[in-house]
Amino acid sequence: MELLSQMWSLLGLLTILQNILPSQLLALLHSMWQSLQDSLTPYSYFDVPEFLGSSAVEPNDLYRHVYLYLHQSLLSSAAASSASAPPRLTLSLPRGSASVPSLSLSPNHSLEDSFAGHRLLWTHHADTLQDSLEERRSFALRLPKRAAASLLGAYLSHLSGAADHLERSSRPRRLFTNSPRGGPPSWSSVPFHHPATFATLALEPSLKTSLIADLDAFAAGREFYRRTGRAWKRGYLLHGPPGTGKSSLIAAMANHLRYDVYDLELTRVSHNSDLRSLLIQTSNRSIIVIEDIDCSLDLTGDRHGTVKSSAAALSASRKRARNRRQPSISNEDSDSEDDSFGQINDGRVTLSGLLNFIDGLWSCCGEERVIVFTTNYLEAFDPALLRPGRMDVHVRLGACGEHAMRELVERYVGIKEHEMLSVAESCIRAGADMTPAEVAEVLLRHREEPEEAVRNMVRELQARVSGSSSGVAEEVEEDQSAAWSWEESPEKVGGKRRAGWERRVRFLRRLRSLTKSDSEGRGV
Ligand SMILES: Nc1ncnc2c1ncn2[C@@H]1O[C@H](COP(=O)(O)OP(=O)(O)OP(=O)(O)O)[C@@H](O)[C@H]1O
Repeated sequence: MELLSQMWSLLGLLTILQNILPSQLLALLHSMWQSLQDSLTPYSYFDVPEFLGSSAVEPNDLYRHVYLYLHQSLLSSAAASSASAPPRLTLSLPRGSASVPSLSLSPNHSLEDSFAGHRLLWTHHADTLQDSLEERRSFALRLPKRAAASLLGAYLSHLSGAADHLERSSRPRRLFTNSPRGGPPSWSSVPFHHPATFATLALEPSLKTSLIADLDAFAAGREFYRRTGRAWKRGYLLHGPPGTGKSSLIAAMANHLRYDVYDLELTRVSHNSDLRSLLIQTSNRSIIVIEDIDCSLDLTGDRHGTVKSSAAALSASRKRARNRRQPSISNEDSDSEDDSFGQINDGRVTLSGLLNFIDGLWSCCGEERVIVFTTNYLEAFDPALLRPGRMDVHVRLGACGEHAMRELVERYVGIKEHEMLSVAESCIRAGADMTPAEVAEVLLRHREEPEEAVRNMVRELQARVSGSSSGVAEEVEEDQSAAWSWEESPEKVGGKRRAGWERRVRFLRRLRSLTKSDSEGRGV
């Protein structure tokens, strides 16, 4: 009782002192007390407030990173039923969010972390401001004082890297398209859920590996692009006949990088200035796609005029565009298509406008952006558009190669090994041209009867071998304008060059005997 009464008197004395002492003196005493504490403690403390600035309105990116990092750590410690998991956590699911609830540290609770052999402690603070309902939130990091200087930089970059990865992999993505002509240039969007991934794409393994490595290096290249003074963007040109997987590859790239996709319909753009305006409305971490660019713009030269090539080239280009469209396209669309060519003829969207779009000053207004052009006709391109720095990577997608064929068969009908697959491979080696889309279609049609599906595919390939026997020597020009370029199944192209009539006749004879014995064996 005596002790209690003495403490009570001391508290009373402190209150009186607080009231009579000038505030400056109180502040001085407070800071002396803090310094004394700081000199005695073996730890250093770092505050990470949610907002920055004197009025605390500017969001602090580091706070978001810490939040995400701790969310991830909490999930793993909860999953492992770790003893170090804090006893109280906050669960939240923002309205309209389709994702799983997020887990965060409740105010004034702490979570331990370890890094480079040291134990660190994060505490979440939430203080209500006096005379206000507003809350100031912050995280405080406790580090061993001796190691703080060497530890802090490395730990924060580890934390930001992990948070960045989590942010990429969890954010919902969108597919944008530009608005029809007439109004102000803008984008509208829908959620992006395309099922194509590098795992589902049937590609030559070396092409797949190179593409993934290139994309990964690009996404992790912030420091490299900063050091070299280059805009953080990369251009891909995908060329090849219809149905060779250009659109599917774009979807796989977007899914791999977890980027938004901006599908730019050039025929809806009236002026170069609109092109620029659309560009600056795109977000970072996005893929900007211009499909079938040869059908939207004349790209054979003349950067300032719009149509340099002969009228025949333009009308061929138009015809190709029309042929490729489905008959169900409405009149409105076809009208606008005609109009759009008119617009291009008028000189409002020009090649030079497009070049500026790709690498002019305005193209640097964002970062981490991939630009993809697709075309069925590489010859239609102005070399200016192809030079490195604009289209860094050129990928030619061609007829289905042996590996891709096997992959498709396995994925579509579940057959890994079958004697007919060797026949199919021989056909492909002999120059049978079937696009992956065509192979997939044959397999899909008979997916309930896997054997029948494979036989049909082989029959189709055989027909292509006989049909393709005239045009053998297809020259492939070396492409020196790209950082790297890829010719699908180069061994197949080389084979084509060498194949002569004699070889082809020998092959057809062998093939006939093979398929004959196969039908006899099956009693067909
Ligand atoms: N390499 C591939 N692996 C798996 N499926 C493929 C591949 N290539 C094409 N396909 C299939 O073929 C269909 C058509 O492919 P896609 O639209 O990607 O071709 P494209 O080259 O973009 O054609 P276009 O030039 O006409 O736009 C898709 O549904 C896809 O499933």
